[in-house]
Amino acid sequence: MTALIQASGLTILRPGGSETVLQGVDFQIRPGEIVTVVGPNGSGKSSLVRALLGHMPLAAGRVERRPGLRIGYVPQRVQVDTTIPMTVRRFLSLPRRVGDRDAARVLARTGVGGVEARQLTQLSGGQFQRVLLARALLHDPQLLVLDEPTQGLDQPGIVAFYKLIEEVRRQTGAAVLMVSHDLLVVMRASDRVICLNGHVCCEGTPQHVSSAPEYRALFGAESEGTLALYRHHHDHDHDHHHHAGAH
Ligand SMILES: Nc1ncnc2c1ncn2[C@@H]1O[C@H](COP(=O)(O)OP(=O)(O)OP(=O)(O)O)[C@@H](O)[C@H]1O
Repeated sequence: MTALIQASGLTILRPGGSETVLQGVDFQIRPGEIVTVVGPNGSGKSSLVRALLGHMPLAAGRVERRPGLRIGYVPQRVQVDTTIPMTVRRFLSLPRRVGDRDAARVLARTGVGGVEARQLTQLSGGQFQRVLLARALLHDPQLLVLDEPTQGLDQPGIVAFYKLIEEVRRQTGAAVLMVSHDLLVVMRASDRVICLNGHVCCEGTPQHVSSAPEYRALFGAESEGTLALYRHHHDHDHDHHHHAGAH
């Protein structure tokens, strides 16, 4: 199996109901790829990610993960109990203890070196996201899974975060699976985009998807702007190489 995760014919029902959340979804991610899942609210993006991780029962279809696959996961919502003091250093050792050197290494890699002694509650939104990413990198994952990692960040923070993701991929060779609403920036950082709306509407290179009629039908006027901006950036930015997807 060359893919890290391969899924076919995934069908997922709403928990406790009979409505389908996802219907007949095929998916795969290969080593070193950056794949982004976009789609409107409620289109099943988080459900797909949770099914790929094995956290969600399937009504039909199957998911195969490469045996022994190491995954670093940043979930959509991370609850931090603000009533319990918790330093960054302690947080990195949950649930598994890590050494000081490893903790320092991942914090430096995600651009927040030296914050070990800080309380989680004293970090800015951007710093907290970087600490979450650092924690996901601790055990040398072959695949990083990030569910809306830039929620709550401002535009410069979002751009900086995606630059960091590309850098992490370059340094570690890890594949990255992201869920996002930040269509423009995410597209620039992705090798392949999957547009979801209960099923796969379209997929392929960012440029292919942003000009696909299915994508435009879903995102309407916003997609026009996205495409124009994407082309603009693409024309003037030749240090990003978008590999052609399999489709
Ligand atoms: N625990 C749950 N109980 C009931 N319905 C759920 C549950 N989790 C998800 N759903 C439903 O499943 C559908 C897909 O949800 P999902 O979170 O996968 O979508 P999403 O694309 O990630 O949405 P968003 O962009 O808003 O995060 C939605 O209609 C949602 O209401």
